[in-house]
Amino acid sequence: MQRDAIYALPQEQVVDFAFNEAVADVFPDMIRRSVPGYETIIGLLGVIARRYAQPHSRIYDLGCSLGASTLSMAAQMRADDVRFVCVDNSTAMTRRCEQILQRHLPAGQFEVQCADIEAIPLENASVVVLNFTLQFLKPADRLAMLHKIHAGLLPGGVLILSEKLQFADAAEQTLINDLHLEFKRANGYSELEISQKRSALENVMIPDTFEQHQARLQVAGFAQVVNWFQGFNFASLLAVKA
Ligand SMILES: Nc1ncnc2c1ncn2[C@@H]1O[C@H](C[S@+](CC[C@H]([NH3+])C(=O)[O-])CC(=O)[O-])[C@@H](O)[C@H]1O
Ligand SMILES: O=C(O)C(=O)Cc1ccccc1
Repeated sequence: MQRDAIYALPQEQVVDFAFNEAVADVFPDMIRRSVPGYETIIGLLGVIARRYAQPHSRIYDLGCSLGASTLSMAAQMRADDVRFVCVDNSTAMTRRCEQILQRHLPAGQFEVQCADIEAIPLENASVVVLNFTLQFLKPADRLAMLHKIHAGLLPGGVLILSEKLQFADAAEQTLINDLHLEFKRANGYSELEISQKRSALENVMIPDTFEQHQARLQVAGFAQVVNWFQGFNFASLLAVKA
């Protein structure tokens, strides 16, 4: 695995974060060292998919990056005739994702699409995964995305939504954010790397509070919303369609 050193050297001007070739090359290392609980979430969302997958349905992995969620779900799948639809709008990610999935899954069991998840049709879905992807959509576009997912899900289908959280209470925000910074330091990131990446993400990744997610999922039509995992400010929600 290639080590993430993208923000290791001082940059005159830190440009907005993009999922380009350089990021794709180091992505597994970057996300593991940046997101507390990432590997646990990947493993457990496979268990959730195993529970909710319906035969002859589709499983969507939206913002799939290198396909980690799909690999976990496929390895634990029991339902017959399930097709994985993996979508990402970064060609650097989808080219690598296609190669990785080819090595692990039968050709007929998956497709990888390079597209904006806001533009693709969604149908016959039993499970939809948004693993740290919704936070990259413009806030004004997020409700429409959830409406589309709800409409494309079968009765009893689920959305697994993982996100970085923000906290309405200033003291809680400071405390939890400090713990996330400590996690990054513990994983070998320097103060320079941490601060340059924070600038790069500032206009690109805009987190919501748990309450905003819960309210929005309810407006989109989901009957039940449960926070099933949290590591500091990184959480995963399960939203069930009645
Ligand atoms: N509008 C969009 N349309 C399609 N893709 C998008 C869009 N916006 C962002 N992306 C894609 O969403 C992914 C977010 S990373 C997901 C990790 C993965 N789920 C994992 O479980 O390993 C999370 C992170 O890096 O924090 C990137 O690959 C973007 O190209
Ligand atoms: O690095 C961070 O601070 C994050 O919030 C998570 C992240 C992980 C990988 C790419 C972009 C953002």
